[in-house]
Amino acid sequence: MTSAYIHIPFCEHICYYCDFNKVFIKGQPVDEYIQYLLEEIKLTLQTYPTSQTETIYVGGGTPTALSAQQLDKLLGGIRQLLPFEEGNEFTVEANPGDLTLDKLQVMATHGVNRLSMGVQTFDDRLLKKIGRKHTEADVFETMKVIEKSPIDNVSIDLIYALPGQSLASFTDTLEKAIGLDLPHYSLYSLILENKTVFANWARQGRLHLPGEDLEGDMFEQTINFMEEHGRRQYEVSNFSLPNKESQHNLVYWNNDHYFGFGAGASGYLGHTRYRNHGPIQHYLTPLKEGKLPTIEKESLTKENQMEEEMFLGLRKKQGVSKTHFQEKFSVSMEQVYGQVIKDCLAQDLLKETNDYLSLTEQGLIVGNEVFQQFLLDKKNNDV
Ligand SMILES: C[S@@+](CC[C@H](N)C(=O)[O-])C[C@H]1O[C@@H](n2cnc3c(N)ncnc32)[C@H](O)[C@@H]1O
Ligand SMILES: C[S@@+](CC[C@H](N)C(=O)[O-])C[C@H]1O[C@@H](n2cnc3c(N)ncnc32)[C@H](O)[C@@H]1O
Ligand code: SF4
Repeated sequence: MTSAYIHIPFCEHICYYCDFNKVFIKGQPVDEYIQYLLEEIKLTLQTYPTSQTETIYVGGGTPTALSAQQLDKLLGGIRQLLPFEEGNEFTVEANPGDLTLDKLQVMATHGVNRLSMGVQTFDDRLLKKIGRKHTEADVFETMKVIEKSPIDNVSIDLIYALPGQSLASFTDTLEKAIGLDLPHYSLYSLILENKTVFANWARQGRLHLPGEDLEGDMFEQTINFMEEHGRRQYEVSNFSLPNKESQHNLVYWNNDHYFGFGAGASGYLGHTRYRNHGPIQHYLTPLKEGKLPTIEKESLTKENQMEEEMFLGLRKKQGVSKTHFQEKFSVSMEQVYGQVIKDCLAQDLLKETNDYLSLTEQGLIVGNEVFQQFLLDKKNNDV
């Protein structure tokens, strides 16, 4: 089974920290984009037919920057083209402030049953500083509108370690977030990305980020706070009530297959990872000639696939199943990674529980260092 990610690269404003594929919406060929996005889906399905789409995720950019009419065309088209069982997870990303009841109704009509909202922080001063256009009050207003709609599976994204953010300000954000009593929360630490306003400020010495210690404290506080409030950490940055884990994101961490539709979207089909052209015109041109807008294709070797199974799977609290590994690759995890696992167990970075290998609390904190050890050096491994 295959999932589908669909990218809408338009935003009402550009945040100072964001490096995702997006452009300011004004003057952009939005209707044409929707038309050719649906063409891309049609063309792709001719080559890679699928009998069922496990999950659908419409992200961005800002999908809710589209009008209700444009959303109707997009979501209606998606449902017409992709075989999808009503009730499976169908997420749309939303920005507080531009989610109206008519847009929500359009979404619900087409089977959307989950919203992921970018709140980032509840501190108005910080919101302004990071280039957001909404306020704390807008978040509560938007929540009231959502309550009037049939969609009740809502998640919010928060970012911590923001410039000038104190632990007290972050605690206040956590309390306000949990006050909304949502089934799912994503908490990301700020990543300083190249080519953003923040990167520019950093070069000029004008960006004052919390140090590593404070960032570590915020991560630890997040985990404790969320667990105390019944939101289990099921992945490094994600917390949910039981059975409310994001099924779409689990597809990524389980190293399963997905289509990537839209400008800059990536997909994983068969043994191939691919990515589409990012700039809108580069994406549209091949489609206008009846061709797919793929820019990059990488065929993964068995070693690559095993590495990814480990990097991605270890992000999950549950970890990676040894039986599944053996079934998928016809070789045991011990045969491939015996020494690395032994070393990490001895350093208390990994633990074994029945069939699963997972990060310990300490391993979670230094996650990337652990993941790197699972890179296969062909000279030393004979698989
Ligand atoms: C690409 S945005 C799309 C959703 C929507 N446009 C929004 O802003 O809410 C998805 C999420 O990525 C996270 N994000 C974006 N840039 C980030 C960065 N530099 N560091 C950490 N998280 C980031 C934010 O939490 C954001 O909500
Ligand atoms: C940072 S995550 C936020 C997920 C959210 N917290 C949730 O629980 O649903 C989502 C962002 O990652 C990016 N993204 C996800 N899947 C993608 C794909 N297949 N291709 C390109 N970008 C993708 C998009 O920019 C999207 O806005
Ligand atoms: S964070 Fe969201 S709204 Fe802000 S620029 Fe990125 S995609 Fe657009």
